[in-house]
Amino acid sequence: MDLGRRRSSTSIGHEKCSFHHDLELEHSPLPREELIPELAASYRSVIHNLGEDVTRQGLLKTPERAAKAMLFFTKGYDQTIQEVLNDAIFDEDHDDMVIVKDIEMFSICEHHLVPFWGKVSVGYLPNKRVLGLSKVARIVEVFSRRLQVQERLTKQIANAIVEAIKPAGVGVVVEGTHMCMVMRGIQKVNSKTTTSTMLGEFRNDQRTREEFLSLLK
Ligand SMILES: Nc1nc2c(ncn2[C@@H]2O[C@H](COP(=O)(O)OP(=O)(O)OP(=O)(O)O)[C@@H](O)[C@H]2O)c(=O)[nH]1
Ligand SMILES: [Zn+2]
Repeated sequence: MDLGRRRSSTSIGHEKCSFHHDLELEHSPLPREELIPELAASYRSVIHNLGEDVTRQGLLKTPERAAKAMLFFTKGYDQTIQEVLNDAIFDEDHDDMVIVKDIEMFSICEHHLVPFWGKVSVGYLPNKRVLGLSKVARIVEVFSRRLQVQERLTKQIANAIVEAIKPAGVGVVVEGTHMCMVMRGIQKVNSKTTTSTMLGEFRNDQRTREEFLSLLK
């Protein structure tokens, strides 16, 4: 079975990250809190360039607050899958589908630096090994807390599960609302974007895929 072949409901012609890169994103050379002063200076400049008075009382601490907030929104850069899994991979003779659904997700659109959020559902067919259940949500956190596009986020989650437990198949469905489409631009308040990645039996076997999708309803 070729888990490397991917089926995705949206076509992506410009995938830049190799799987290895997905799991081993280079860390910033400094501990993240040491980035606060420079990030705060950048935010001070942004506020100033918006025509605001950076010395007025309400804005005095804003650059530093914004820097800390952005570091939180992107804390996934500081984590690796190996760390968050913490060896919570268990030998288990269970070969029926495992689904963790409606995992909340908050991310930052890499095109506009505004949030997108929604929910992630993950299913897999174990192959002698299962993941600690919370670890599925932790994998979602690692990849969503970065500058992202929804399609890449979806693939990275699926690939990480393949790498971790080599299951017979994985399906990931992400439903997202993008503030760049709500609060600006086309301003479509109710639009939602659904992306999916199906690997292994979820890709090759229609009944497996249908079972997964029907259990998500
Ligand atoms: N495929 C994909 N596109 C995204 C995502 N987030 C934002 N975008 C899109 O990125 C595109 C950027 O298009 P540009 O024309 O360069 O930027 P823009 O002028 O701000 O585009 P508009 O949003 O149409 O006003 C827009 O179509 C966004 O909707 C995402 O997660 N996936
Ligand atoms: Zn955007």
